[in-house]
Amino acid sequence: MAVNDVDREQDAPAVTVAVVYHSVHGTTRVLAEHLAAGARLVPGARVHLVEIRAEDVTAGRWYDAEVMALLERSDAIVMGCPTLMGSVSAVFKAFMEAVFTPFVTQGWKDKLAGGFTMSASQSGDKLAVLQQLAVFGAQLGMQWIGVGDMPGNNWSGGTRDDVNRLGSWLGLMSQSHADLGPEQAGSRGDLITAERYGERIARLTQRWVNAVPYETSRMTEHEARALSASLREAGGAAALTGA
Ligand SMILES: Cc1cc2nc3c(=O)[nH]c(=O)nc-3n(C[C@H](O)[C@H](O)[C@H](O)COP(=O)(O)O)c2cc1C
Repeated sequence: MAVNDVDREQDAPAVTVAVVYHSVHGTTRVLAEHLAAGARLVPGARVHLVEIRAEDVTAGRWYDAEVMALLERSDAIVMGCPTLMGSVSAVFKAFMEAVFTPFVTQGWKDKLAGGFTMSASQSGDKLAVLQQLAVFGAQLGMQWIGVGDMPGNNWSGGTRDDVNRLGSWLGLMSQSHADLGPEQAGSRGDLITAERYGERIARLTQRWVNAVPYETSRMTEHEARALSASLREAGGAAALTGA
């Protein structure tokens, strides 16, 4: 295993990671689920998948006391929504505006943060959404974690199955064809990247909260291509090592 010593990890203390997302048609939900699955690979990580629902928005204001209490006790909060009109979705923005109380109390200061977004176009202005999420985290005094994987699909042999095939580092980007449902969400490469990002965030949370040793996993471009090729063969979370 490229990151940390497995035996030492058996006694890993608990950390809480919340994956908070909004999804209209279900594709972003699939991304959130894979991110959570990656985080769950880390010993001691308690991972919560939290949906921000349109029905909890009244007159433009989102409110759910239970969700806010869960986020208050989370060590890391990973946020995601679809890119709609080049922006975070309206429902997720309503959630962001409801985080005003933690803003004024600095209640989320020094929690770890990350972000992800789904859209139909290859670009689709997804970067604007990740920037919105990162600025939101910064306003709350959170510590932002980027993707940390080499770009996939940058060369002639590249495919949609490659890790980080859209080449995004600020946060996770995924793309779903607009005529397909959640069962075809993203690409295999996007889902593997989501798992790797979730694992990376949970490991860094362990290091941040409990000083659990963390060995940075580094890859040359050549190694990254080999990883993508091997994942094409083996696939999925079982093939994860070293987020
Ligand atoms: C109102 C609306 C606006 C959209 N705007 C964008 C956009 O700016 N860029 C893009 O690439 N896709 C855009 N899309 C496509 C969605 O991002 C895409 O269908 C995504 O998979 C939806 O996520 P969900 O299944 O989690 O709801 C838009 C879709 C809708 C309905």
